[in-house]
Amino acid sequence: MITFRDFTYAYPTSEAPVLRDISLDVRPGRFHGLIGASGSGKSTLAMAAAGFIPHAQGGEHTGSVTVGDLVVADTPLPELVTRVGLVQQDPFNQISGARFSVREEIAFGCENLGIERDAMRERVEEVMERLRIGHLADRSPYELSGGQQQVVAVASMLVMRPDVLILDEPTSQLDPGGSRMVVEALAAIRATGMTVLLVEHKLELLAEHADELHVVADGRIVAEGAPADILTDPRMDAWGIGRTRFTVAATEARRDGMWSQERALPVTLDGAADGFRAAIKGEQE
Ligand SMILES: Nc1ncnc2c1ncn2[C@@H]1O[C@H](COP(=O)(O)OP(=O)(O)OP(=O)(O)O)[C@@H](O)[C@H]1O
Repeated sequence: MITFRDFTYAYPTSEAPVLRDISLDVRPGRFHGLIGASGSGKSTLAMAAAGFIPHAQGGEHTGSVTVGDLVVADTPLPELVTRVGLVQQDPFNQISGARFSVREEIAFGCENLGIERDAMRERVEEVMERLRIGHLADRSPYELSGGQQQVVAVASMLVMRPDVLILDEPTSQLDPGGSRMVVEALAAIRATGMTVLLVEHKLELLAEHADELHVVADGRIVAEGAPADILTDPRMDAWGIGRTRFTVAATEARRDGMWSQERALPVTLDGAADGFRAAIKGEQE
């Protein structure tokens, strides 16, 4: 679906490339997570996948990024938005400023695509229902909470029916309540089988939802695989990423002889609960 091949990129003001030899496959129907230390290149990669790089940012690149049969560098942004939707960190900055209600705000992208009125209304209602924001339809986008605004930003992308939805740390500027709203929206999107690429520091969120993780370190993809394998990889600290609370707790328990060497370290609450249950049962026997 999205394919990077030997993609190297430098911003106009960069002294050295910030992405190097990236080869990556975002596959249909899969939920991909992108992790890495701050400044490793995740947002740059997300922008390259959505075409903001090179179209909006300029810079120098070698190698290629393709979305389906389109070569990103050769495809104008207005054509790419129907294939790849990008939701960024700051919900406020994503409001168009051109529309007075949430319903109109969500329709805005479709209007620009010239979609016929009835079809557009249908799409807007459908996406509001799927993300459970129908009750916000007549409110001003500016009156909403950060979490609500971010879900509206997601809806504004989904309404254009892209093949892939990319989200760059969509909860990083939200309070816990706002984050929960966005996470619920993500779960609803995942349930539809949509292809997703999520840039995220919250490892537990990825452990719960992602099919596959890609680790970025110093502009390169240094590891890829299932969340259970990547999030317990001994190199996680060296990559500057850290671990889930569940992995940390089980690692300490293992040091104290309470978590068996044979049992894999957990990355989810269920995995941790199972392991600790087994350990307690073992003690009682
Ligand atoms: N517009 C820009 N011009 C020049 N350099 C940039 C630009 N944006 C980012 N960079 C640099 O590119 C590198 C990668 O940045 P990027 O924002 O992609 O990292 P990141 O992994 O998303 O970080 P974070 O987790 O903090 O968001 C960093 O060294 C950053 O300073």
